[in-house]
Amino acid sequence: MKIKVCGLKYPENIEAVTALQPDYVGFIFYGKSPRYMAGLAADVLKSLPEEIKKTGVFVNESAENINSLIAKYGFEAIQLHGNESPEFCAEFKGKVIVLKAFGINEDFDFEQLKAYANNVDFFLFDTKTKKYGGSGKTFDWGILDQYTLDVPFFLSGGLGPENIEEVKNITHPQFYGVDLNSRFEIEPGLKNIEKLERAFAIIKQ
Ligand SMILES: O=C(O)c1ccccc1NCC(=O)[C@H](O)[C@H](O)COP(=O)(O)O
Repeated sequence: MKIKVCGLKYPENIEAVTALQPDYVGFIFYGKSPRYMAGLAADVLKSLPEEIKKTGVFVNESAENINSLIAKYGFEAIQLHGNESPEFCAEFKGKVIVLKAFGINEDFDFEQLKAYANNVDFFLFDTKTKKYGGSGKTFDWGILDQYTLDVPFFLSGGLGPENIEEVKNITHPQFYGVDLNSRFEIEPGLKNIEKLERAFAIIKQ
C-alpha cells in the first residue's frame, strides 16, 4: 500500500516527514486552506529525494498557473481537488502523474468516473463536505464496492491513528494507497512525526 502525506508547509517538518519515506507528499495551492504553502521556497521541494513524488494540490486553478507551478516547484504529480473536467485532466496526463479527487457520500454516482478513466492516473476518494479537503471525516468505505473501473485509487478523508489498522481490511483490487492529513497534525500544515511513524509501521507491517 502506497502512502501519501498531504498538506505540508514548514521546511523542517517537510524534512522530517520525507525521512519516513512516504511515496507521495502533497503541497496545497489553495488560498482558503490553512495548509496553503504560499511562500515556501522552491529549493525546499527541489532538494527532496527523487523517489518521493512531490504533488501540487489544486482547486479549480487555471491550467496556466498549474503549469507554471509545476515548472517552479518541480512537481511530479498534481492532485485536482475541484470541479476539473476530464478534458482538463487530459491536458496534464503523460506530463505529470494526475490524481483526480472526488468527495464521496452515500449518493455518489461512480458512473461519472468513466469519463475520466483514460485521462487520469489515479482517483483519490475523499469525504464529501461543504469545504475542500482536510475535514478529518471518514466516509463509509463500503460504498467502494460500487467502484468497478480499473483506475487505481487513493483512499482519503479522516484517516488517522485510530483507524489506520482498519484500512488494511480493504480488499478492493484497485486500492492503491492512503492519503494522510489532518488527523496526523499538531496544527494545520504541521505534521506529528511520532503519529506518522507509528502509522507507517502499521501500514508497512
Ligand atoms: O487539506 C486541505 O486543506 C485541502 C484544501 C483544499 C484541497 C485539498 C486539501 N487537502 C487535500 C487532501 O487530499 C486531504 O488530504 C484530504 O482531503 C483528506 O484530508 P483529511 O480528511 O484531513 O484526512
